[in-house]
Amino acid sequence: MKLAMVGLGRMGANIVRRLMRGGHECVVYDVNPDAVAALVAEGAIGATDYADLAAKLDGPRVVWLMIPAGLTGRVVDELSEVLQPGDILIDGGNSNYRDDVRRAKALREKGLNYVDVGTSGGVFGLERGYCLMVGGPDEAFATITPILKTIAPGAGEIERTLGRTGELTDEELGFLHCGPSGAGHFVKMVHNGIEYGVMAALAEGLNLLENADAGIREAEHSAEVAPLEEPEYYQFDIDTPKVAELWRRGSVISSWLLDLTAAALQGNPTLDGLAGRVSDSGEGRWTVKAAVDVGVPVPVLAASLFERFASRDEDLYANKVLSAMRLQFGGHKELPAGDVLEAGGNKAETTS
Ligand SMILES: NC(=O)c1ccc[n+]([C@@H]2O[C@H](COP(=O)([O-])OP(=O)(O)OC[C@H]3O[C@@H](n4cnc5c(N)ncnc54)[C@H](O)[C@@H]3O)[C@@H](O)[C@H]2O)c1
Ligand SMILES: O=C(O)[C@H](O)[C@@H](O)[C@H](O)[C@H](O)COP(=O)(O)O
Repeated sequence: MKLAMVGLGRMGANIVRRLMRGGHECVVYDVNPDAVAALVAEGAIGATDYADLAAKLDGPRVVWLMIPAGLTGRVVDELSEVLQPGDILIDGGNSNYRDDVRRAKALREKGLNYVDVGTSGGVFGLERGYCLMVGGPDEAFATITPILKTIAPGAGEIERTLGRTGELTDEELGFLHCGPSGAGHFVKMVHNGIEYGVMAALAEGLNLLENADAGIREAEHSAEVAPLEEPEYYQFDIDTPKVAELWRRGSVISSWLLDLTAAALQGNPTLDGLAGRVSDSGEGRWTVKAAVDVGVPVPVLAASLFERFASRDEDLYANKVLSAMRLQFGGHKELPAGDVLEAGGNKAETTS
């Protein structure tokens, strides 16, 4: 098939490469001309603007957006000016499913088909393939199925689920028509909410391992911190990177996220250069909001989202209020500034 890709960053460029490897013809556009030139050198057809891009496609045109979600609305509006009724606009970025519902309706009035494709796989997708969660009209899904098949991982070496027989289904190949407009990004949103929870669980567990030597460091305890009651049970100087590697092999919690964690710890066992201020780009917030809207409990996902906020000191004022209250009712002191509890340690100054 011939299609266009708008946005040739970490995701878009590799999706184009995977498509070209699969025999598809790609017209490419990015506001950064160097990104366009790099893919033209690899066989793509470069476009200089949206009108040029539309002119280089045959109808019904298929255009895939892989740009930061905050820019999608403007780009969809601009592209809709150069597309024709029957054309298909795909948003593969991490957009809020609510925007899809609204955009699909507005584009339908112009005769344009809008398809939301939640795309998972990150920078490894070129080789591993991308997991694709699709929302939109049936006919548009059918038209773009050949490109979804190429971008998706395929059956690969994953063992077939017990009880599944016959021809391989779409979901077994790594893509799924989840429902009407918005359904694809809704599924991707929940996927990312789960991603936060799994990541937080691994991070918390590894942190506990890092602190299993608290009994050895007991002498460093501050008078302001409750003493360790049974230091003899916390005498383990565990090699956390080795445990992460170990758990990849046959353990119940083996997973791709654990593989990536082990790789990170192998390359940088002390995690130098990371401040521990964890960003979020919105998916976790939308997941919690949707759960509140429909009255479904997601305590683990919510806690992992709030942990990210706390990691960026968004809890600082609350913690100051806590210290102020302790000082008020008991004259209790807090740990002196700059003498924080460090990973793998309970370092603290003695206060009077
Ligand atoms: N990086 C990931 O692991 C990942 C995974 C899944 C989904 N996503 C989503 O995919 C989208 C793209 O992510 P990315 O990591 O490739 O981002 P990126 O920042 O690496 O690339 C974005 C590209 O879009 C281009 N761009 C910006 N405005 C443009 C415009 N108006 N017209 C054309 N090009 C424009 C930029 O120049 C850049 O090359 C985002 O919505 C992101 O949330 C990212
Ligand atoms: O499935 C994926 O490939 C990832 O989830 C991907 O979409 C991206 O890396 C996250 O959106 C980062 O999200 P945060 O910035 O919110 O952690």
